[in-house]
Amino acid sequence: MDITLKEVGYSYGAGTPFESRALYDVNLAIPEGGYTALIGHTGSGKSTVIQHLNALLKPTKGTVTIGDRVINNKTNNKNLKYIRQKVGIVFQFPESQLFEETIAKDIAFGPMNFGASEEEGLALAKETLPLVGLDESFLERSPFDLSGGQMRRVAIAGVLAMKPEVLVLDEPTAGLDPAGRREIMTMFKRLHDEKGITIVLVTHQMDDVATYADHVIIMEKGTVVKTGTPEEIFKHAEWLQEKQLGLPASLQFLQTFTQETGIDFAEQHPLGTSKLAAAIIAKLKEGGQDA
Ligand SMILES: Nc1ncnc2c1ncn2[C@@H]1O[C@H](COP(=O)(O)OP(=O)(O)OP(=O)(O)O)[C@@H](O)[C@H]1O
Repeated sequence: MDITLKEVGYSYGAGTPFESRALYDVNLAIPEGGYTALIGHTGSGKSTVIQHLNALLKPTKGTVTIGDRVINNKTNNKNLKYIRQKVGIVFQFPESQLFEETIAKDIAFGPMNFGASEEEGLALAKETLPLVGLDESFLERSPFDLSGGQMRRVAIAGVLAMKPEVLVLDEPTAGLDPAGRREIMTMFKRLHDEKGITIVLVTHQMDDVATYADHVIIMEKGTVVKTGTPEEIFKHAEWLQEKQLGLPASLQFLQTFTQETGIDFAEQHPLGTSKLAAAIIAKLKEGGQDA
């Protein structure tokens, strides 16, 4: 399902003395089947935007369209169950929300909360665990006996067990070592490629943007300031540097890429953007980064 935000404004504590405006006239589109990266500095509004993608927050102003459902500030909470199931959010450090005595029960918690029987919930846990690279032997173990990376996988499995069509990831690799980060990012790439899950990735890692995303949205001070494919965005290397959006590794990569291939990102390339993107990804793979 496509998701669009039209003229969305959001204020925390609207109508109270503590009212604080977080979003101003946000217009953006998350295409079905795409891999969208949402980037921007701390406080630019990324977390506030992603909570609109499954109506955890309702816009103070404007509309959010999720598939065929339209959400505005008058939408009744009763209509939101369908959306919450279709759009799953993996929040930062999701392992902090594990609480059941077994991994099976933890994964089954979401589906059961949405009406699945215990038996159905446990069957879903069994079915989902391999998607995060853990085998059935983990089902009856305590989530608290696992490593940090494994706990994160279990928490992600809890979201996947709801069979979402859209998966929203808020800095999913924060706090993991480089190997753990690569494993988790490769896992999401597989879910995207093999299950057709639409991905929205909030990240500060520009290399992940270059490697995985096909659409980029940049936020600043509560609004969207640029959108495009990674190669369109990277063409504005100086602008990105000026905004201190954490380019270095990617910029270095692009410079090397230009030197080696003669393809100049500052110019429109006759190959067209998709072939150029494929070339970028192939190059990143050569450099030892999983795509
Ligand atoms: N619960 C809240 N109550 C009041 N203000 C909030 C709340 N959550 C966020 N804000 C404010 O809204 C603005 C946008 O914050 P948001 O968390 O969406 O940004 P972000 O880009 O996700 O930042 P980060 O990268 O740190 O997660 C900030 O000014 C922030 O202080």
